[in-house]
Amino acid sequence: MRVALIQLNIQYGNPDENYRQVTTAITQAAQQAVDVIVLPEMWNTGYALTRLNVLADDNGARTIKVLSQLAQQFHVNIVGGSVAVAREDDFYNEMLVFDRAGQLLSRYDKVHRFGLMAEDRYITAGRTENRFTLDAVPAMGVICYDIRFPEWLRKQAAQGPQVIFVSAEWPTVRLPQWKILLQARAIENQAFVVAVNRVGSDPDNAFGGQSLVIDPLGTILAHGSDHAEITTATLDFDQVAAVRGSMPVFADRQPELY
Ligand SMILES: NC(=O)CCC(=O)C(=O)O
Repeated sequence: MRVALIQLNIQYGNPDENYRQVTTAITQAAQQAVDVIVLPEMWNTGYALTRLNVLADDNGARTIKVLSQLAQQFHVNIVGGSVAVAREDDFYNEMLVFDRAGQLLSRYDKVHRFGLMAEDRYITAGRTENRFTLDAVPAMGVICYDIRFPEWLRKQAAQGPQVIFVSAEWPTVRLPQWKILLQARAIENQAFVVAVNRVGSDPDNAFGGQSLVIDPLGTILAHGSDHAEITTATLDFDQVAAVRGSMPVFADRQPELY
């Protein structure tokens, strides 16, 4: 599986510009013979949380239209990062996943809301898992702060996923922790981690990219810079089978004790 990680300089509170940027970036990534394109977190609005009443995508309709059409046009799977969505008088931080035919495979509302960026004051928490299949590969997706809750990822990874997609707006000041946490999630779940962070800044934070592709042993296969760019890498899932075969962590769990 060849993946493309799109680091965007998300324009704060400017959905029209961000949809334009995303369309251009996906078009560019699709020229690189990739199987899956991955976007960062809340790319339609940035963390302009006080203005979601006018900025959020109504039930995700605009995002579904744009990403479904691009997936179908370029015959590529799209893990659509996340977008601010308005739904039934609430706002959600929602990940949308599409297959090569443009079919919507999954909708995931971020479960763990990040208080340091006031997300818990404006966004309603999700309550459901996010597992899906891309090109016959079991996969899962989470959003940013979710990665600090290993039990949430483990609960889903124990059911089969061989790759964990992460979409983020992770500030530069905590990038050392970003790298360590993602390597730990890959090692403990014996899975690939494909994690996309944004670049640029908003009124409250600077975001230094450093998107990562990590193998099931915690080795970093690809590493983004601090600029808007597309990073690619190839995942060999035979490695997942080999690692899980030699050390059957999931079989050795004692869930009745914890
Ligand atoms: N957008 C986010 O969830 C940020 C999470 C973060 O920065 C962290 O340190 O955790």
